[in-house]
Amino acid sequence: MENSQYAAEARDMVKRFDGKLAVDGVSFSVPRGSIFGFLGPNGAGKTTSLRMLLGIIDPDEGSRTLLGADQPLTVAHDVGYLPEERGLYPAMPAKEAIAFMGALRGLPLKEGRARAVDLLENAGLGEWTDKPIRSLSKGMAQTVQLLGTIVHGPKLLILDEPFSGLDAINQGKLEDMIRAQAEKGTTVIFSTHVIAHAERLCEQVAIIAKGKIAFAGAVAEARARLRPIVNLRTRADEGAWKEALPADAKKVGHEYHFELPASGPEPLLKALIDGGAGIETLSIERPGLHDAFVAIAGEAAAAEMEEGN
Ligand SMILES: Nc1ncnc2c1ncn2[C@@H]1O[C@H](COP(=O)(O)OP(=O)(O)OP(=O)(O)O)[C@@H](O)[C@H]1O
Repeated sequence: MENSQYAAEARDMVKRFDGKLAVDGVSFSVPRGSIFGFLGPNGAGKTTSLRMLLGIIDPDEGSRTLLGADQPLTVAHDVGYLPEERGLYPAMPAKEAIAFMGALRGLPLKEGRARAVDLLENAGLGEWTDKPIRSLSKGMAQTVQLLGTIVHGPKLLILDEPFSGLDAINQGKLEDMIRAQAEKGTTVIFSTHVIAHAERLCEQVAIIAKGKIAFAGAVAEARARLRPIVNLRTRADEGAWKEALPADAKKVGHEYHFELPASGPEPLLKALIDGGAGIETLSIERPGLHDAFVAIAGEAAAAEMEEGN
């Protein structure tokens, strides 16, 4: 099964804690080589789903495959995992911490140390190679932990809320690192409650809310569920052109906002011109992932997503 086209597949996974449903029939497929975003507010069931994929816990019902294997732990050497709870041994030098994490995934320590030196150098942390973790800033320590998840050259990288706790500069560096991994052919799954990260990085997403998948598939497909939005400002106040606007068009100041009618932009433009609207400004915007998220998971889940980083 090693040649499965999916790096990870979840089928109807269910998990209860003390009788309470945490994950309620979750299914999604992660194509090999993709960057896959797992989006949802806090408590939605992201961590529990990722732990089940990894084989840290078993689903009560349903199944999963990781790199084609039914028993995820049998492919642990090909997987890298950044848990939500971060932590390294404070007294360990940065290089040793990375080599140690690699060793846990089967990489000989000597090779791990050599790779760690290069990885730290490339991450701009060359001077910290032999410094103990406790002397690093929180952001640097998190970078070291990330390097420890890739040092053994995994085929699949699973990162649980990797952007949390990083400042904007380090978030940008992490995005670059994720892209670099994907370019090498590594599949990357990351969870987030910040839509913008997924929007910039992913072609594929799963949206989870209250333990259920609200959407799984291509970002483009999520967006395509929404019509483009028209923003229109006219010189004329009244006229035959107004008949071309949908009944639910919103007027804010001198501007109208409405969904592009199903007939598309041409009939609308023609009606505006023939009807003497006097177009002052006009834009037609494709909805972003955020709008799609609101439409799919609801306002309440979207509002929770915006909190914190
Ligand atoms: N070991 C556990 N024992 C009891 N309840 C748990 C356990 N792990 C998770 N839960 C509960 O399951 C639900 C889903 O939690 P989970 O951590 O998977 O969500 P999440 O989307 O990753 O959110 P967060 O980012 O806040 O961790 C929550 O209600 C949580 O309290």
